[in-house]
Amino acid sequence: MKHLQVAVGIIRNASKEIFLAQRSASSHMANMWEFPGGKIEADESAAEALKRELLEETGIEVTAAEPFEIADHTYDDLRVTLHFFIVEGWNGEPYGREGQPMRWVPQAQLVAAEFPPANIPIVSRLLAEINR
Ligand SMILES: Nc1nc2c([nH]c(=O)n2[C@@H]2O[C@H](COP(=O)(O)OP(=O)(O)OP(=O)(O)O)[C@@H](O)[C@H]2O)c(=O)[nH]1
Ligand SMILES: [Mg+2]
Repeated sequence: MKHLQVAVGIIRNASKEIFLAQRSASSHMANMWEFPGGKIEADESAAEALKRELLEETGIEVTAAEPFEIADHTYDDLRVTLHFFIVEGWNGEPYGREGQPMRWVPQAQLVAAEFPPANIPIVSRLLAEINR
């Protein structure tokens, strides 16, 4: 089975809102909401891939990112290892640079069912941490 290593950015502003983007209708996990990110290339670290993908997909230059969790998930025909980072420093203002719909959501109001199944434990952790 194909196995992808993926770098993912949980972009969080000072108001504890998180930037979400909608996956395209033609992609894996079509139309679901996601944290921006993408595949780690062979010559990259997870942090390097995060910087490249967030620039490509949201237009920001990441200046501060902390590893949050590494999550493994197997879909029907695809295995993914997701390297999640909390991103709290950047230059620019994130937007859907590839034309994808986007929105800011208060961390306490994230809805796990809007995300690909691999994200459910991460969304649960984000909800638990903000409600502590
Ligand atoms: N970016 C991102 N990908 C996720 C998340 N959760 C999750 O299961 N994935 C899966 O991770 C895989 C790779 O992510 P991606 O499609 O963003 O990769 P990419 O930007 O390099 O795609 P590309 O091939 O269109 O350039 C996809 O199968 C996607 O469904 C998430 O929160 N964010
Ligand atoms: Mg992507």
